[in-house]
Amino acid sequence: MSGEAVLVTGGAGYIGSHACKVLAQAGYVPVTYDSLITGWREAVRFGPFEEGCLSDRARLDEVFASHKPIAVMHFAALSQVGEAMAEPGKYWRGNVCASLTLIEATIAAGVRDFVFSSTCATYGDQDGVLLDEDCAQNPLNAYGASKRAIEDMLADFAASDGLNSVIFRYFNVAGADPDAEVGEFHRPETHLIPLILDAIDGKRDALTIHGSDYPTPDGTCVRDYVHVMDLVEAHLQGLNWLRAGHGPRDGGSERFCLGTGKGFSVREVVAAAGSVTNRPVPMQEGPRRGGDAVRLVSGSEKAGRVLGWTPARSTMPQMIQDAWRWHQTGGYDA
Ligand SMILES: NC(=O)c1ccc[n+]([C@@H]2O[C@H](COP(=O)([O-])OP(=O)(O)OC[C@H]3O[C@@H](n4cnc5c(N)ncnc54)[C@H](O)[C@@H]3O)[C@@H](O)[C@H]2O)c1
Ligand SMILES: O=c1ccn([C@@H]2O[C@H](COP(=O)(O)OP(=O)(O)O[C@H]3O[C@H](CO)[C@H](O)[C@H](O)[C@H]3O)[C@@H](O)[C@H]2O)c(=O)[nH]1
Repeated sequence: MSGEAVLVTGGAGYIGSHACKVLAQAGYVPVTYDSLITGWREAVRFGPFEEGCLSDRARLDEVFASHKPIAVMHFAALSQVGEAMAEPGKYWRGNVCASLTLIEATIAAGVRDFVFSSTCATYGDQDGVLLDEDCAQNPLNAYGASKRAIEDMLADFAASDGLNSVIFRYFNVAGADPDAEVGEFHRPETHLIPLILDAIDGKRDALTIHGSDYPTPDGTCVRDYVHVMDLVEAHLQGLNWLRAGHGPRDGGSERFCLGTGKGFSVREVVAAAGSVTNRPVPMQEGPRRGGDAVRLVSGSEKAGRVLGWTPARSTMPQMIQDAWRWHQTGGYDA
């Protein structure tokens, strides 16, 4: 492998593994740094693997010294809303304190370009507005709060140490690599589309709809879904934009929302999955899940305008089709 190295934290997870694939296709060497707390060794297929935790500064220093990455893509995080409601300390320690250690190690290694996974969960409920980079951030749970805190941290280190960052606030990520080499595989799974697919093929009894009395047209929550391949393409464009000197230089952070601007209710996603797979979806209605916002939909054109990003694969049937193809491989413990 002869390209320039990019340190990919969380490269053994869902989104990070897809990012490694596009980085490798673009000629970079994606070096996965991951503790495997929620990730999979088998997902690391496109570059070297370095096992380690973000909070282990000595291990990070060793990995920076041996691979000499030109940039960091930081995906590693805990990201379950329910768990964050029950155990907020885990999120402040595992996301905020651990990211501080990573950022300090990055700066000490002389690396200045940093791409960060943030989330629309930083916005909280905003009463039906389409969300963009200028909207206020009022997270409803410790997961969203931890991501907002890391965004603030990046701005502080931009001012003090000249760190240049691109912050992507993702809406709901879905789908899988169309070649099904990697895909979404969480244990336990909490995300809607893989849970629907589990219900369709009998891996669970039924999908439970978390709340059907929300103030939306059909009573269920609305989300904006973006294909994981489109999402990681934006990361590559963001990295190249930073490296070409078009982004912040000598310290700054630029934020981008990554969504399509189209909202789907839980019932609409269930119906689309039934029609793409041509199978019935066993389901039942249950109570609301704590920490859920009613509606999260992007109203931003900035990633398209500034980075030239076009979410070409992000239609609901395509996302479900690609997720279904991956699902049928059985995932990493098949
Ligand atoms: N999936 C979504 O819809 C979504 C939406 C918005 C933002 N995000 C963000 O995208 C990123 C990736 O999410 P994902 O769905 O791929 O999650 P994931 O759980 O599949 O991947 C996270 C990876 O990070 C690793 N990790 C976690 N803590 C670590 C630590 N302290 N040290 C080293 N490795 C650690 C895990 O082992 C795992 O491989 C996260 O930052 C998440 O908050 C995800
Ligand atoms: O069994 C389920 C699972 C989910 N849902 C509903 O489906 C929608 C989507 O839920 P997900 O758990 O798939 O995703 P979230 O909207 O909770 O996503 C949140 O967590 C993600 C990371 O896990 C991202 O960070 C994202 O930005 C953040 O809003 C929500 O209304 C949820 O209540 C159900 O009805 N039943």
